[in-house]
Order: sequence, then structure tokens, then C-alpha cells
Amino acid sequence: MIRVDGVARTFGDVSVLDDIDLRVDPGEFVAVVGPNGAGKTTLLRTINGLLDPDEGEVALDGDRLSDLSSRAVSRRLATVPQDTHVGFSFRAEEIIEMGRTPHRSRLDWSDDGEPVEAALERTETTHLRDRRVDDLSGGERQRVLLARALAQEPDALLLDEPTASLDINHQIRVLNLVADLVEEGRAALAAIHDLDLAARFCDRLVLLYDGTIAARGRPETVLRDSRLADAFDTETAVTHNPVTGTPTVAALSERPDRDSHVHVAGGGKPGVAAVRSLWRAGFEVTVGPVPTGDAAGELCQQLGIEVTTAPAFQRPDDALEEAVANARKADTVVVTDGPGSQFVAEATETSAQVRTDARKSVAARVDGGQVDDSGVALVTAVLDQIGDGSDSSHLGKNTLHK
Ligand SMILES: Nc1ncnc2c1ncn2[C@@H]1O[C@H](COP(=O)(O)OP(=O)(O)OP(=O)(O)O)[C@@H](O)[C@H]1O
Repeated sequence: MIRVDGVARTFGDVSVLDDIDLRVDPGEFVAVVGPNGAGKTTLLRTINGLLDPDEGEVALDGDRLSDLSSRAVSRRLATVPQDTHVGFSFRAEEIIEMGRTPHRSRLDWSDDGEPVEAALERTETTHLRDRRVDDLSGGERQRVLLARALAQEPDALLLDEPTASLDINHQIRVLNLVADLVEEGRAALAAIHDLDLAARFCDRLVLLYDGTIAARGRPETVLRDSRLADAFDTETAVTHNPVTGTPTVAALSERPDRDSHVHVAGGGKPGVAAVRSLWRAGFEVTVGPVPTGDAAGELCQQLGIEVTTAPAFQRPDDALEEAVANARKADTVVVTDGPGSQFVAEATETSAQVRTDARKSVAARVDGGQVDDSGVALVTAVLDQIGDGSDSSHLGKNTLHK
């Protein structure tokens, strides 16, 4: 088990890690995620003893790292580094045999070779055993270093970007292998840039940002945490991969900042198209009511947009009241011909308050409620409606679909 207690580390006067607490139990695969320079490698190097923390301590199976010899640490913990350059022209098999060093006594260098054979097999590198490591591709070298870590027969694994040089097939194979090793009772901590892979294979994510752990927990929770956008300095949308069923994250390009609020009435395909284009164009958007489980409602949840929902085929009294309140606050209301829109249309058409308060009335009935794929016509109509024609002229597919 890996335990990190109150670890701090500075380089010069720059604090890279500050009061980090972390625990990885046997049978757990944890990913450290975070932007470039967040301190992921520094954290891993502090855990394997290559760097001393300025404050705090690291323990392996309850023993303080500072009390263990480097051989003792290497018997418990193996590292697959980010930089796979070895520096000497060894054969792959010789590199993997180095993983046995912590287990050999100084006098007896005999070894049954079984762990090396097993490591070659599990990492599918047997065919590379006689090749010189500096002739191998980056991905092949990365698998050889994973094999060296396995030959070490550790209880815990540290992996720094283990899939960085791997093709999509080997990414999955290597992470499946790590997941299998974890299921056999090891603990694994990996710095992983690819949030989708981290979410798919790891039990927990730890978001490292600004020297501290900004969020931690199950992948779905961390990836939906608002601090993810701060950490990566970009808005993100989290959806579910229909094949793996695990979260997938899209970084979104910067939205223009428009100080206008649009309420969208109606879900389904027209609602999705309207929400997507208005959101991308930078409006504050509210939506509703839409039927429970509606695609527009799901999109809103992924984008963090306020949406009111109600069971289909029922008059959505409470949801309608809320939606009309949002429509009343909005600068304009877009009524699409998606499900649920008729209620707001009725309410806004009969509500003098909505008509007068929101500059309001029902604003954009673009193409009879249909929204074209690019959304340009809709966004232009909304800008015209609220008297903000300033930059509608350059709105094009690219602006809206980045
Ligand atoms: N030996 C060092 N001397 C000075 N600064 C260092 C040293 N090692 C790391 N740093 C700095 O510490 C910060 C964290 O680096 P680190 O490599 O841990 O980040 P990372 O999260 O692994 O980044 P990446 O995702 O780019 O691999 C960076 O600003 C880096 O420049």
C-alpha cells in the first residue's frame, strides 16, 4: 500500500507540491491527472524515493520510505518512467533482467529466470528479447520497461504516462495488463494524460492542480467537477462512450462571452441544435421544460446548462412554472418545434408579463422552429432580436462548430 502524508516539494522558490495526501490500496488502480507541469512526475518521483520531499513523508506498507534501503524499496515498488531512453545499448532481455537485481543477493547471482520469462510473455515482448533497446521504437521500449517492472515482482507499480508512445491497440493491452495486475492484489498509481483512458481503466482519479489535489474520487465525479475546467483552462463536456459505457471528455474551444440570456423551449433534435449553437455562440442558455430523458436535457447536463424536465405526455406544471420564470428573466426566448415547446409557447403568448419583461415575447421562430445544422440563422436571429447585431456578420459554421 502506498501512503503519502502532507508531502510538499519546491524547486527553487516554486512550490510544485503542497501538502499532498494520497493513499493507494492493494487492488486499486489510481490515475493522477492534471495539466502539463502540474507536478505529476514530481509526485511519482517523490513516492519512489528519487526525490526527497521538503515536508511530509511517503510510506510503503506502513514503513517509512526514509527508513528503507533502495533495494528494499525496489522489492516493493517498481516504476515505469516517462522517459524510456536507457542510455546504454543493452538487449531488451538484459534490461528486463535488471528488474531482478533487488531480489539477488550480492553473492548469488543465479536466478531461475522464471520472472523474466513471465514478464516477457505478459507484456508481449518475447519477440524483442534479443533486440538492442536503442533500436526499438518508443512504444516497444515502453513495453520493455513495463516488463522490467514486472520482473521486479513488486507489490506496487508507479507508471508515468504508460501509454504515451503506444498505438491504440497497445494502449488498451497495456492498461488491461495493469488492471489485471491490480486485480491480482497489487496497487498501481499512474500519471495519465488521456482522461478517457484514465476513466475507463482506473478506479479513482486524483486531479493535481496548482500544487494540490483539486479533486479526487470516482472518474465520473472528478471529470464533472468544475475544477477540471480551471485545471485545464478550458471548458469541457463529459458524455458517455456508447461502447465502453465510461465517461469521455471533450475539451471545448473558448466561447465568446455574451452578456445575454436566451431561454430555449422544446427538446428533441430541434432543441439539441438550438442549445448547441446558442451555447457555442456564448449565450447564457436555460432550457425547458423538456421530457425526462430527452436528448436536449442530456446535452444540458453535459454542458452544465440549467434545464427543467417533466415526464412526457403530462402537463408539466411545476417544471413549466420554472421554465416560464427563466423565460421571463431571459433577453429572448427561442421556441423550437421540439417536445415541450408548446407549453412555453402558450404561456408566453398568454402572459403579458413575459412579453413585456423579456423584450421579450416569443422571439425567434426560425424556419418554423427548425434549426439548421450550423445554427447560424438562429444565432443571427437571436442577435437581431436582442439588438446585438455587432458581430453577427462573421458568424459562420467555423465559429459555431469549433
Ligand atoms: N528538477 C527540477 N528542477 C526545477 N524544476 C523542476 C524540476 N523538476 C520539475 N520541475 C518543475 O516542476 C513543475 C512540475 O513538473 P512535473 O514534471 O512534475 O509536471 P507534470 O505534471 O509531470 O508535467 P507533464 O504533464 O508536462 O509531464 C514544472 O513546472 C517543472 O518545470
